[in-house]
Amino acid sequence: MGDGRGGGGGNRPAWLQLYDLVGKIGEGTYGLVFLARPKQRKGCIAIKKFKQSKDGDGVSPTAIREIMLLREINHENVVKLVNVHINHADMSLYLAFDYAEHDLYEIIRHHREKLNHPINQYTVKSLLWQLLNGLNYLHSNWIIHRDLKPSNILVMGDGEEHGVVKIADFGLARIYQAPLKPLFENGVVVTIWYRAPELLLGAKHYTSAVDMWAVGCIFAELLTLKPLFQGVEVKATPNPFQLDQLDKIFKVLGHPTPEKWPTLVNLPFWQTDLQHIQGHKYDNAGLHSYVHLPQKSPAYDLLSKMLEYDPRKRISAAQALEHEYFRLDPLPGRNALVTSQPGEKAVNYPARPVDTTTDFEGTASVQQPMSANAIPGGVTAQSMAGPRPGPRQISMVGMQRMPVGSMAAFNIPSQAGMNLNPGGIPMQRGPAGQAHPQQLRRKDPAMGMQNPGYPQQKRRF
Ligand SMILES: Nc1ncnc2c1ncn2[C@@H]1O[C@H](COP(=O)(O)OP(=O)(O)OP(=O)(O)O)[C@@H](O)[C@H]1O
Repeated sequence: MGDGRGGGGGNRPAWLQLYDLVGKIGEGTYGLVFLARPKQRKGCIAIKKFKQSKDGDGVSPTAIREIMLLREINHENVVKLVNVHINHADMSLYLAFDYAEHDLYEIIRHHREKLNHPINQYTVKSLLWQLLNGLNYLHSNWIIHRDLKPSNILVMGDGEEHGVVKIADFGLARIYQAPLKPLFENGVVVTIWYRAPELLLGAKHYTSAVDMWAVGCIFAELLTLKPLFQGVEVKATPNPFQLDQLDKIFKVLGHPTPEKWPTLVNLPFWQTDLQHIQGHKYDNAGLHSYVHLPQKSPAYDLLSKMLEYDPRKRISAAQALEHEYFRLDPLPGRNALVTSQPGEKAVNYPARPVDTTTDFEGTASVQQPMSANAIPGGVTAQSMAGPRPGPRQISMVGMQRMPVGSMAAFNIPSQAGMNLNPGGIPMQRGPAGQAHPQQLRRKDPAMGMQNPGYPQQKRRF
């Protein structure tokens, strides 16, 4: 097998020929994300191309082991890994996931910037319930997400699964880094706005409670359309002290105390930064005033339990699913994007912007970038998407919104490669709820509740 550079289509690795590449849909910590259409089945997939690991040693056995574990994950509210490919030429790794048209980042942004209108209660509740349902499954299988944020919570577009939430990006930190590496040494974990206080204070060990803090932040953002704790990140490694983020949290929730959070005194930054952290006392400004919820409402009760300082007292996903909030009208449903009130107009969320100028290498331009004027409606993806929070901003100039069905296949540059699933056959996955092999590694007695199913109505108001 040649390296295929400059060669014709015959030199392409078999796996590339399984897809028609539509374009780039995003870029994250781990690499680029592409939209593609498998030639042999209906629907679209998102292909995540991983950057070379820092030490340049290609795909490690550890990464392969982690991928094998991800293949077993099977739950309606967790995005499916459908294929895995490795390029021999540069040892880059490509993971193919089911494609979701929307994500919470875009849904929230659409309401804030375009509709200027809150997300309806039914949609908020359904999105939150499904997020918790997927998270409960992951936690029950000993997987902590560690990077939950609105752009990682996907929502399916038109089709049989319309409005179904899918958690994406779980387990990727463990593919990219050695498993069980202390979080402290791992520079790629949890975007700062959703980061739990124990991590901000330097905890070296994390539990599934870090994900529940992030869910609390996302719940508040769904209600108000604004990130709850928008700290300014200090960039440095390893794990810099994020004073501004803590400051934002303390201003809303008040100052944590060792009485309410006994293990606080053991956290490194609580000990070392006496002046800022222990010396400065914040008044409790009141979470309810930020999220505009009555203090006695079930929604406020659930939110404050998710934003509990002490991770050992923080509500778990399994407990949250049982909360009264989900038993009251409007009950959560499977299609979060339908209306719940007669006469209410369903929101038409925009399709994901696609940069059709980027090939699988993520560098070469396979066609002239389109100017804003050349794009129907004259809108660039930049103006549609806006900058995303977090470590990087995506340059999407020239991206356009166009129906997937109208896009032509790209002339993907040849790459020598191999396929972990050479026939492109959808992978076998274990049944939902089945014990994950990682369960053998660690035990967490708080976890393990079964998926409770959609809640039954308790009472109507
Ligand atoms: N399966 C998928 N279907 C559709 N879009 C996806 C899928 N997976 C990821 N995306 C989108 O691709 C974009 C980039 O995703 P990615 O996970 O690489 O980065 P991120 O979550 O934005 O940031 P980071 O990786 O730094 O945490 C996001 O907009 C995300 O919503």
